[in-house]
Amino acid sequence: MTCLDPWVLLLLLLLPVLLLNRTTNFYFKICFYCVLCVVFSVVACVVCFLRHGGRTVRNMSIIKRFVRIFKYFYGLQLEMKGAEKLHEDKPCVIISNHQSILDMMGLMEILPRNCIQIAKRELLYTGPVGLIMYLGGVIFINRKRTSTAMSAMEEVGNILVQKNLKVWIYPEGTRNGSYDLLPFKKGAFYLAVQAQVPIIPVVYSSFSSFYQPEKKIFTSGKIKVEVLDPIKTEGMTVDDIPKLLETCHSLMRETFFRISDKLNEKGTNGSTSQPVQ
Ligand SMILES: CCCCCCCC/C=C\CCCCCCCC(=O)SCCNC(=O)CCNC(=O)[C@H](O)C(C)(C)COP(=O)(O)OP(=O)(O)OC[C@H]1O[C@@H](n2cnc3c(N)ncnc32)[C@H](O)[C@@H]1OP(=O)(O)O
Ligand SMILES: CCCCCCCC/C=C\CCCCCCCC(=O)OC[C@@H](O)COP(=O)(O)O
Repeated sequence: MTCLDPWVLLLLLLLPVLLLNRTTNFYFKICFYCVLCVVFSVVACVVCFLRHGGRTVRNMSIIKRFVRIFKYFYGLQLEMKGAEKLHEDKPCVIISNHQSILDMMGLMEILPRNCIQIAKRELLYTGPVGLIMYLGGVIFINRKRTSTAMSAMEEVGNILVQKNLKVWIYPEGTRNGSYDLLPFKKGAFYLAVQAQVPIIPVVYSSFSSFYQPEKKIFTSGKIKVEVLDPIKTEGMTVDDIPKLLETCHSLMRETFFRISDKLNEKGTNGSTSQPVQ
């Protein structure tokens, strides 16, 4: 043990220097985020097992309590608007923009009760993080096999109304840190029309005012979250899906530009998405 002491001392001396340097500070914060996810997942897994004995959406209330602590480590403020629209005790499909792994903080801040999420299958294999997602009732889809992904989502559609569930989907289908929304995938809209439940769009402002991975910037900051009005799908058929998708996309895009930090307004002229400069 004693032979390690000079190294520990050196690390302690270097720590302030590492934290003051923008690049090392960035990597430190990202690594720390992963460490938090893993450590909290281990603890949360134990709590979930003891409380509910296995996989259930009710475990999300436990997971939420843990993830909600993260923002204090990062000096992040979340400003909510219209959150009450999510808490109506009715099934619905919630769609939101997906910028980064940091989204988990924003998700857990506003996640209503009885709300399952759709995630890519690869996340199941991230050790304790995968296990906590599994225990929380997350539905994993294989994006490489559209037909199996579609049938997994169809099953969700079958139980949504019956079990009075909500489902949270990132319709961009992948993380997108550019200053625009990607075109939407269609699964969420098929699901809402199939189950004849409303779609509630949720928009998170651009993280680029405090988080720019390309420039290794990660400071404290504010995330604005706006929950838009529910969009009814009653009476709609598969033929109405393209228009429904377009309506949701343009509403969310308008909101994204309105609530995002104007200082970083790149690519807002209606053209294709551009990376944050
Ligand atoms: C305690 C501490 C803990 C710390 C740790 C935190 C733990 C937190 C715990 C828990 C939080 C969990 C949160 C997880 C978050 C994860 C985020 C992600 O993983 S995002 C990636 C996955 N999400 C998606 O991909 C979106 C859903 N995707 C879709 O809906 C797609 O539409 C999909 C996969 C079904 C198909 O995708 P396609 O890439 O093939 O593209 P398309 O254009 O949508 O569809 C192709 C064709 O199929 C038809 N189609 C699609 N869906 C259909 C359907 N249901 N029925 C019939 N046709 C359908 C379409 O009409 C289209 O056909 P035509 O080209 O128009 O002819
Ligand atoms: C035994 C294996 C151990 C592996 C340990 C890995 C530890 C991982 C630790 C922390 C990761 C925190 C992940 C939090 C959840 C993030 C959800 C997320 O944002 O997933 C990305 C997904 O939306 C889209 O993925 P792509 O942009 O398409 O790619």
